[in-house]
Order: sequence, then C-alpha cells, then structure tokens
Amino acid sequence: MNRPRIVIEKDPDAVAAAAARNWLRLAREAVSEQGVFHVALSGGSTPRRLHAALAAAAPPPPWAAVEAWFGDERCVPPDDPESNYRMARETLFDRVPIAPGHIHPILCSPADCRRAAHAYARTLAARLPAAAGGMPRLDLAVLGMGPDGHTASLFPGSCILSETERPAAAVYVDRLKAWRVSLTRPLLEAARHLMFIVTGADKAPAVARALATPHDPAGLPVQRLAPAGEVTWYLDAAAAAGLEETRP
Ligand SMILES: O=C1O[C@H](COP(=O)(O)O)[C@@H](O)[C@H](O)[C@H]1O
Repeated sequence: MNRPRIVIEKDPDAVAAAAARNWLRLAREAVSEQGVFHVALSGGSTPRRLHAALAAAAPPPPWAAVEAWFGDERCVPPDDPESNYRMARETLFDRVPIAPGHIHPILCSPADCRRAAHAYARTLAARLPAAAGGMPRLDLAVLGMGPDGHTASLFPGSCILSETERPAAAVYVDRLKAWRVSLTRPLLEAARHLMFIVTGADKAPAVARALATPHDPAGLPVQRLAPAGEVTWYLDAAAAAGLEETRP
C-alpha cells in the first residue's frame, strides 16, 4: 500500500483550493487517457468549499467528460436539506456544464434504502471499468472524515465495514437512528485515488490517530481501508494540530 501524501494548509479555503488543483489534474489525466473521469463526491458540509473552487476554476475541468457519483447518501428525498445530492446540486451541478446524464445520485428514501443500494451497485458495475479484483474502479473518491473516524457512511462498529463483495450497501447508523447508503470498503480500496478533506479542530484527535497508522484493520473506519491507489489527505492547520508527535 502507498503511504498517504499529507497536505497541510492554513485554513479551509486554502485546503479547498489545493484539493481542487489536484482534482483538476486527475480529471485532465483521466480524460486524456480514457476519455472519462469517474469521481465520487463526498457528503457532509466540508465539500462545499471544494465545489465552489471547482465551479470557479479557470480553465475549468473537462465537465463534458466528468461522471459524478456519491460516496454516501442519507435515505431522504433528493430535495431534503439533509441530502448529499441536494448539497452537490446547489454548490456544484447548478453552476457547471456537467451533463445531467453524467450525474449519478443515490436515489433513496427510508422505505427503499436497500433497493436503492442494489440499484446503485448495479449502475456502478455497468458504467465503471473493473479493477483487478473485479470491483468497479473510480478514478477518484473524495472523502471526508467525522470526529469519530467515519468516512462516507462507514461508521465505527458498523457491519458494513465487513462487506467484501458489494460495491454499495444500505446501512443503519445506530448513533443517528437513520438509514444510509454508502460505497463500501472494497469499492473505495479499488479506486485509483482517494482524497480525504478534513478541516476543524474537532477532528484533530481522529486525524492524529488515523495518520499515525494509516492502515489498521482494527482501527477507526478510515484506517480499515487498504487502498490500492494513491491517497492524499488535505488538512487545515486546526485538523493537523495533533499530527507532529504521532506521524511515523
Ligand atoms: O456524514 C458525513 O460526514 C462525513 C464527514 O462530514 P463533514 O460534514 O464533517 O465533512 C462525510 O464524509 C460523509 O460523506 C457524510 O455523509
């Protein structure tokens, strides 16, 4: 496994600008090699700044060749304020010339979360090239991390962490008393690049723990990943505050 590259910037805007530069580079490389860039977007609130930077980028990303997927989704309607798709639509899709047919939301509601996960897994398998082990292969998965070390909707103690075959699955998150759909560990591990974007002092302890041992099968969900491709962490100074003493 490659060691993660760690980029520390002074504040969340500088983090977003640095992550956007790498996103653009990877998009251009993928499009020149294979004519398409398959990227999974992260949910939560941190990606808003990245989306703003991408929407303002000059020259812009090759939007006509971008296929946008989602790392996870809350089982709510797509116009719900909690919806990751809604956040991405408002901050990115409504502002850039991406083809509507290239946007792949996870369409779910509490009544059909499992069906939504199956449908998403099928669409991923149909549209993405296969990696060596047969998993659909994303060019890039943008990920966040919660203070508890969850990434996408892979939460501590969750049975979805043991998934080895399905690229996407439905999961009940006890702590939130809510269903979600998430890309799974094997799908994320097969991606060509993973990009973690983490900001804020509340995440500093989890960042320090995660980067002290980037792969730990018994660690935080983020440490359970054994990525085949490149991994870059983008941190602001607050999130990186506990790092110096613990980084190997
Ligand atoms: O619940 C979620 O949280 C993580 C981190 O979110 P953030 O708002 O703290 O950046 C995110 O990666 C995930 O996609 C999201 O659903």
